[in-house]
Amino acid sequence: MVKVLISDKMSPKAAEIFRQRGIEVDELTGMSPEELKACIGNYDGLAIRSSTTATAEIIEAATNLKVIGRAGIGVDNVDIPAATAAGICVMNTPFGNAITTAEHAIAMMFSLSRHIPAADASTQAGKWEKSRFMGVELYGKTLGVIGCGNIGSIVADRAIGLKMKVVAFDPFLSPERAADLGVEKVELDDLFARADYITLHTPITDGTRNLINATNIAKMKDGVRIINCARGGLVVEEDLKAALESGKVAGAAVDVYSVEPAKENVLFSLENVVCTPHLGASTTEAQVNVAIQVAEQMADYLLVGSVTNALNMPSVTAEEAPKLKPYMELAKQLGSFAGQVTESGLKKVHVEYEGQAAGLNIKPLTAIILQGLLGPLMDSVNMVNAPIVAKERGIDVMESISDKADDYQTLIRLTVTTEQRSRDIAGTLYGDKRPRIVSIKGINMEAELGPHMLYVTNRDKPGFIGSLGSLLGEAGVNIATFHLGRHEAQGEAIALIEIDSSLAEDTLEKVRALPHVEQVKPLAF
Ligand SMILES: NC(=O)C1=CN([C@@H]2O[C@H](COP(=O)(O)OP(=O)(O)OC[C@H]3O[C@@H](n4cnc5c(N)ncnc54)[C@H](O)[C@@H]3O)[C@@H](O)[C@H]2O)C=CC1
Ligand SMILES: O=C(O)CCC(=O)C(=O)O
Repeated sequence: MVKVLISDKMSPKAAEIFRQRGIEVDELTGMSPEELKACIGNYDGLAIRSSTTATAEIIEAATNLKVIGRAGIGVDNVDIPAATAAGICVMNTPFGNAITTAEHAIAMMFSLSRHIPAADASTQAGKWEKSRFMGVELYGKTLGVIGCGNIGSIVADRAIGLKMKVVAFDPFLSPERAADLGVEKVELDDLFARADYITLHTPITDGTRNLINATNIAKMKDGVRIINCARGGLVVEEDLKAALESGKVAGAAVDVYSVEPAKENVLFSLENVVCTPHLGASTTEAQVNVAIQVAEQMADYLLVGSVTNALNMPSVTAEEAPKLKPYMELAKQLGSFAGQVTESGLKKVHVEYEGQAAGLNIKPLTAIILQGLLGPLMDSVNMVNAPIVAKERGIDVMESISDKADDYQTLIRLTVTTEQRSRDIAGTLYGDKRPRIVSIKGINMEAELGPHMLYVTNRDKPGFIGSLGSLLGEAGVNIATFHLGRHEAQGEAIALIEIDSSLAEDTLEKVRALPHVEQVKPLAF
């Protein structure tokens, strides 16, 4: 039975959905990394929020794991290269908590402007300090949004509703999108020079880490206010502290920290700082959204093979999955066939999708061809890591599509170029949706592949079929199907034979010794 571990606090909806889909669930929150490492080998799926860190060490111990689902957006707590190398699909829920997080950023901006947290504490302490908490209006102020994706654009929309002027820096924001949003797209230094408030909404990457540092703070307006509801690592906290103390920065609202959980932090206890404990996504609505989404996505992947919101593999919708299924089988067979007969270094792989196959989502098909192709050459290769493995090995992968498939309604042709030669193999599906190999090295045939196959190339000479049949019969090997093809009479020929059991090495040697035989390969599918 498929088993999933939920290792962070999550809406009960997630476990409910897993169980409804027939998946066994354990909810073990608050585990130490050692405890997680000890049990992760039992699970096919791991559902997390931000408390669990899926390190390379945990992933190495996750010998059965197929998917890590992040109920949220940021995946900086998952070692994606390690997961990819291990063939584990990593998915997130990119929209479920975006509104909630944007609302938190707006709430933080109000809190800063009107000193709400400090005024609340003072008032409840009976101090009535009306003059201490003089605020500033948001109306007419300029908000600088750094990172104008899902959350940043919702923040911009809400800020425009508050009659703020919004300028945005985001290298991937198109002028058309900026115009639609009603924001002015600017360069970063321009944003620093003009913004009264700066709000951060980028992921943490090499390009964004430590973005708010002493040098950049110096470029900002005196009295600027900074809101960070994205990731702690975007800010050099010591530099921000110094700027808050000098008055250069009038206030900061911080939801996320360089180290979490932030039991202590240099920004704590400063008068003009508002802090929350990574609450950006913490609303009932958002948590239900992300829990439902992550459980549905993970269950679909584990049970149906559909892929939604994956960060390290191509998407396959639930509607596409059943349509793709027989093609996946065909693609895997083609890749595996080519992989098993390839004896020298792979250089180039060209996959041509013809006829109906050209209309499909071909990315997962190419990925599974690569899995089949590389599988016989290396361990632990699957659809997730095969494209990366191919790239790392310098294998040039090309795809092409064509509406026409000559004699077939649908066809996939795989051409593999090695250091020594090019070889192609093509297959189709008929009405029964069972994969058929229809051509090998340009030689037409029609073969279904079984678990044990024998691939023989030979010169087309009289008596060959009889002597091969007798030899196999004498060895007690039953022939299930026998397919033949040749270029021309007496020319190069291929025999593809399905046998009921694998061949012993000495029988193989005898087949190789038959007259006119050029190559003999036992193949397993
Ligand atoms: N506090 C919290 O609880 C939450 C925090 N987050 C954080 O918010 C971040 C943003 O989330 P979304 O808006 O959904 O992501 P998104 O991917 O939709 O948007 C991020 C934007 O940042 C832009 N970007 C990338 N590099 C940049 C750079 N160097 N400078 C400027 N812009 C850059 C991208 O082009 C993209 O438009 C997440 O990565 C996550 O870390 C998300 C949800 C909750
Ligand atoms: O799950 C949470 O509370 C944090 C959400 C978050 O940071 C994210 O979705 O990136």
